[in-house]
Amino acid sequence: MPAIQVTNISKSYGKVKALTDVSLSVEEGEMFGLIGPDGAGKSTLIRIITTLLVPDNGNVTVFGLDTVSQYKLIRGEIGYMPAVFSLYSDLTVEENLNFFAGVFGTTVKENYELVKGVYHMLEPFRNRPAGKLSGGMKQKLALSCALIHRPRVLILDEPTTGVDAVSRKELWDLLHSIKQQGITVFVSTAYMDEAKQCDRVALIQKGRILGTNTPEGFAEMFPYKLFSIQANNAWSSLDAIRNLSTCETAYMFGDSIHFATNYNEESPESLHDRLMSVGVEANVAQIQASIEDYFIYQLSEKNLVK
Ligand SMILES: Nc1ncnc2c1ncn2[C@@H]1O[C@H](COP(=O)(O)OP(=O)(O)OP(=O)(O)O)[C@@H](O)[C@H]1O
Repeated sequence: MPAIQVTNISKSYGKVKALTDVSLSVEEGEMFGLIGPDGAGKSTLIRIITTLLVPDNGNVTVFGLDTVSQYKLIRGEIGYMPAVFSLYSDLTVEENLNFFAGVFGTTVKENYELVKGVYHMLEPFRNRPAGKLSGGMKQKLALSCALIHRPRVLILDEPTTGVDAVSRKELWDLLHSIKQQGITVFVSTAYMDEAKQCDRVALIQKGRILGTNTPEGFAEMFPYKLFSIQANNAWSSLDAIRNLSTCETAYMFGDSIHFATNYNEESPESLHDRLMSVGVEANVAQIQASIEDYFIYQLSEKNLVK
């Protein structure tokens, strides 16, 4: 039985179609990523899975339980960390944790082992009101509260948005250790580079799932031969590069340019010469596409960034 089964879900807010015919399946024990840009429909789908919103069409089950007719049973199985801070600001760290444990009929002591990894970083502040914590600490408290009833699946809505690089890494390390304890993790993000942290990923855009695959599987679906171009004046060279006859698409990738071509004969040498002919001096290497290259290809309006 899958941990989460989403079948043909649609949801509109008035005239805005937030989700159209969305289906996906999450296996028990996996780290599953829902990746897509702002407004793609990630929060709407998560609110439906967590029983907080009812879909217009389709159905969702969590461990075989229906999110509409069996929502009360599901809530005990799910740990949910919403995108916005949703704890009691006036309660202290300890009081918040005790409160959430109490709601689920358990105690902090009973499940301390599970939250220990996150909570020990918070312990020095346990008497501080949650509203007075730093952003990173608020998030760790929210994660502790989402875990305190030992859920079978942990669902996080964009936990790394606006979070600095160190805290992002810390959070992903925590999610991996939570997965190690047998808890299924479902996490949404707008950051494409986080896809590699997941066992499988669904790519969502404009309310539709464009595909579900492993990060490696997505990378293999990139349809072009790919080159990395290192030039001093990369940004200002981009237009000239895009106008080269063999260019299918070219885009900035970190501080280099990724150049994709349909021309099978293209080699680092031939591309280097082509660049020289338009006055661009650069180092060129052929590279393997990553999942980010595939996403950029898929998410660009007409499948071409050009
Ligand atoms: N309560 C609402 N009323 C009207 N439209 C809404 C509402 N909530 C979301 N939407 C719209 O539905 C679409 C999907 O929004 P959703 O919040 O699910 O996307 P998202 O991928 O989570 O993006 P973000 O990261 O910006 O929240 C967007 O066009 C959004 O403007």
